[in-house]
Amino acid sequence: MSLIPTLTETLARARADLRMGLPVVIGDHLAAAAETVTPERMAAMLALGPAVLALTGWRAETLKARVYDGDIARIEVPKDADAGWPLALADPAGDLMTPMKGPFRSARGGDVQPHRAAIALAKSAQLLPAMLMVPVSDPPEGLTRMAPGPALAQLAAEAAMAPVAAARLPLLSAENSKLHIFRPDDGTTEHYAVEIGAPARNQPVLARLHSACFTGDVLGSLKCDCGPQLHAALNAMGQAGAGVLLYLNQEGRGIGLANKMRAYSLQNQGFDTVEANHRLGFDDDERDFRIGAGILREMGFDAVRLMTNNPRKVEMLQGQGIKVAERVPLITPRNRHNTGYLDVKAAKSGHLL
Ligand SMILES: Nc1nc2c(ncn2[C@@H]2O[C@H](COP(=O)(O)OP(=O)(O)OP(=O)(O)O)[C@@H](O)[C@H]2O)c(=O)[nH]1
Ligand SMILES: [Zn+2]
Repeated sequence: MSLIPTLTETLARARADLRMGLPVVIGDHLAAAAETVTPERMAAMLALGPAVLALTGWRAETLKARVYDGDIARIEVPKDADAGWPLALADPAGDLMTPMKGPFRSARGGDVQPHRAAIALAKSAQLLPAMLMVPVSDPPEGLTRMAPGPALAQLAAEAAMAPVAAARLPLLSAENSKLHIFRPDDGTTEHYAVEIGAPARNQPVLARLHSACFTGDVLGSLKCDCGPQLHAALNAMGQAGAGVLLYLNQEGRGIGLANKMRAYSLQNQGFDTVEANHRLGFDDDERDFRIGAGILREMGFDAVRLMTNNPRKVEMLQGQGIKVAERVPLITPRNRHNTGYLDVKAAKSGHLL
């Protein structure tokens, strides 16, 4: 077997590079994350030629900048832009304080594949989707390199889930429980499965696909319904004597905890949960719903009684070949902090609440 990194391994390195503030080479462009690039690196990049800031259509719309390529906008970086410029465009924190950041000039024509791949990479690194990019003919040695088309295809591919370890873990809700750890083969974060009792593999298992919510699950935040849903699901499985709860590390509907806190700041300014994601440049829901199906398959389950209020989870599982024999509603009490959030989930995201 060759010792040269595969594209998957290269992408895992690239995520780490971007988080550290190091540019990567995507086709014939240098690309650095607006959120992490240092003033020195930015100056070195601008010295190479005309730079653009690649943004998503959502973020560009908030900034009132022209979008010529559907999902991607390229804003020309002024020659005298200082180090704060990319972050000010990327991060909506200051939007209300300094609403008029423009006018902006958007680049038009040419190939946007490198920009699209750069944005996909930023999202997979859970950074703000905003990338400083400059064409480069002879990139410096030592930078991580990839071709945009294959990188995009690989970032969109489904990761295989390998079981790593499992052990008995008695729970308050169910003494006879086991925790399984699954590791994706693309270098992204691990996910967990709580197996309660010994559910039969030849009939639909009571199941929950729970996306991580540090604030709700661990801290008991009143802003969402996650913590109560987690415990209600475990209790129901404990009472039934069997079930499987997947704890998927897709914090903040896939945008990561730092971005979720940015979204919460926007919500404090009056935007709802969906608007906040858009103003940050994200889609409403950035989760890869294939992960849960992959883990269920790996555990030998092909049919579930799914505890959820989210019809997309049902559709996704069925699309991935897992039969949803029944949707089991998981309604938890409202409070004055989460009632608006739940209304928005029902109105905009189709949740059955
Ligand atoms: N971006 C963002 N994420 C949030 C917000 N509030 C909660 N979340 C995240 O939303 C996700 C909720 O996950 P789930 O409860 O599994 O899924 P769901 O789509 O609500 O569907 P159900 O199965 O009905 O609960 C978690 O990843 C939370 O961290 C928010 O305001 N913004
Ligand atoms: Zn939550």
